[in-house]
Amino acid sequence: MRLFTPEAMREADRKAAEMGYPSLLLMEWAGMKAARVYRELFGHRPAVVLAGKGNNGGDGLVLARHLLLEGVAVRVYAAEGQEGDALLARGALEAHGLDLRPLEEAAWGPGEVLVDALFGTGLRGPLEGLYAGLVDRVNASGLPVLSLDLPSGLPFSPHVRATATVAFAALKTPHLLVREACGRLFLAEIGLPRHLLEREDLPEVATPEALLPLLPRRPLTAHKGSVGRVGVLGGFRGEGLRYAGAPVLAALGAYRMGAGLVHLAVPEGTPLEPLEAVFHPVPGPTLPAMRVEALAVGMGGGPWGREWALKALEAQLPTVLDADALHPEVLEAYRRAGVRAVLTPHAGEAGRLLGKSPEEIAQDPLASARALAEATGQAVVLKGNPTVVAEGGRLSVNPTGNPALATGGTGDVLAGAIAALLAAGLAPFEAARLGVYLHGLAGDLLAEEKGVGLLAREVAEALPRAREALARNQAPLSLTRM
Ligand SMILES: NC(=O)C1=CN([C@@H]2O[C@H](COP(=O)(O)OP(=O)(O)OC[C@H]3O[C@@H](n4cnc5c(N)ncnc54)[C@H](O)[C@@H]3O)[C@@H](O)[C@H]2O)[C@H](O)CC1
Ligand SMILES: [K+]
Repeated sequence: MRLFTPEAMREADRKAAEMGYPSLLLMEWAGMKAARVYRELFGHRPAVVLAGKGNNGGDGLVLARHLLLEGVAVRVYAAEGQEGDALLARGALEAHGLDLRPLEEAAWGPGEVLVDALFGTGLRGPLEGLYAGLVDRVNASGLPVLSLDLPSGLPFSPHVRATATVAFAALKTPHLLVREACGRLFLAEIGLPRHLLEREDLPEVATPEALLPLLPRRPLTAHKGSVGRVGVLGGFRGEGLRYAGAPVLAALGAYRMGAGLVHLAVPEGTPLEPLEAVFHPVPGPTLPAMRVEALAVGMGGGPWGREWALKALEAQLPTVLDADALHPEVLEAYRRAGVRAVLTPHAGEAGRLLGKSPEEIAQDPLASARALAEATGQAVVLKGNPTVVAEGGRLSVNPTGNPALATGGTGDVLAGAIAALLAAGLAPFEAARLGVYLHGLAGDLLAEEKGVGLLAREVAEALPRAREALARNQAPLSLTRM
């Protein structure tokens, strides 16, 4: 599934019209599907529809007509000046005897549900005046809000903060980049010819359907040497500092993702954990002899991180470079040696590598991940909300994960988990996408149970459950299709 920009979506609508598909049909389906979501979420609660003058408003007028026919009390406040399909939708609604009131008079009360059909993909800049005021009032109302296509105002501020959003035809960038504004996400098919949605030039959304086939299968004859062995090089002692936990968490991430064996190279004197690992206590950043298929390097490595990554190069194995291994000299050396790596920076680390501030990186995570992948020739996992995976011309946006994952050590678990998938034979881009998805899903399953206050090791422990949920096709979709 592709992630559309608002422009790409409008282009698809236009092409459908050129091919003879009546745009009024799209609007009818959009409004009808949105009415279905409304009824599913809110039953017969009275609706207050706020309709702009464009086609997003038109969708709202269609929804109002369907709700009316289903016996839901509806009040509509609409902007003046509809044209084209939206004008037809207005006429169809008025034919049912409903009087539209001016948007300036918009008012609501307890027990009502607001339908936000002010603006969709046609918004050109931040809302001001009447509309900005209306959005503020909607957000302050305390009432449930159903946004049609996009919470109005996105991608700018102010914007509506919706309880639920029905996206039409495809997800658009703001749905994943400003996910918290959308509430529960629904994706409604509105009849657009399928081929118009197959745009290989657009970023992918990491959906369960796309990831399921990547999940390594375990044959009955499997043994610990056949399902992928991982070497973890990390930790650091010195200047009174110890980072003993990071490599342990990476080892747990690798085991819980299904690694057969994890070798752990750590500074002499660090506690030997987890018990299941094979230990290589080392006096300094060296590459001990170990039979593994992939490496994870840099977790808690401090000043050892860079050297450790350079030593690891000798193994010529696919390698996850995390945290302290993310150094320009390291990346240049890997590129020259032609060794495939997955880089797992957060915005701060990516910013250091690209000469930008963390804020600039987070502003456009898609472009940032792509730029780092291009500059290094490697697969990049840019961690954040959302996490973006990039390699070559490919981009994938991850829909799982939640703020409960923002806690020390979850990144180490992720690095180990991705290394396990590399060791199982997945290509870097696929290992990164699947690892990020399952790690986020593990966090979602845990957050549902426990809320905030997770420990990174619990995220590792939940990885098998996330894997099972995906394998059984029960990954709770953060997205409901209509
Ligand atoms: N995806 C589909 O196939 C379909 C989508 N539909 C819906 O149509 C909207 C897009 O409609 P469009 O008319 O292009 O734009 P909007 O309704 O979002 O708004 C346009 C309206 O707003 C004015 N405007 C633009 N910027 C501003 C601003 N900053 N302040 C004030 N006013 C502004 C502009 O001049 C226009 O008048 C899409 O999201 C779907 O909901 C179809 O109904 C079905 C097919
Ligand atoms: K809207």
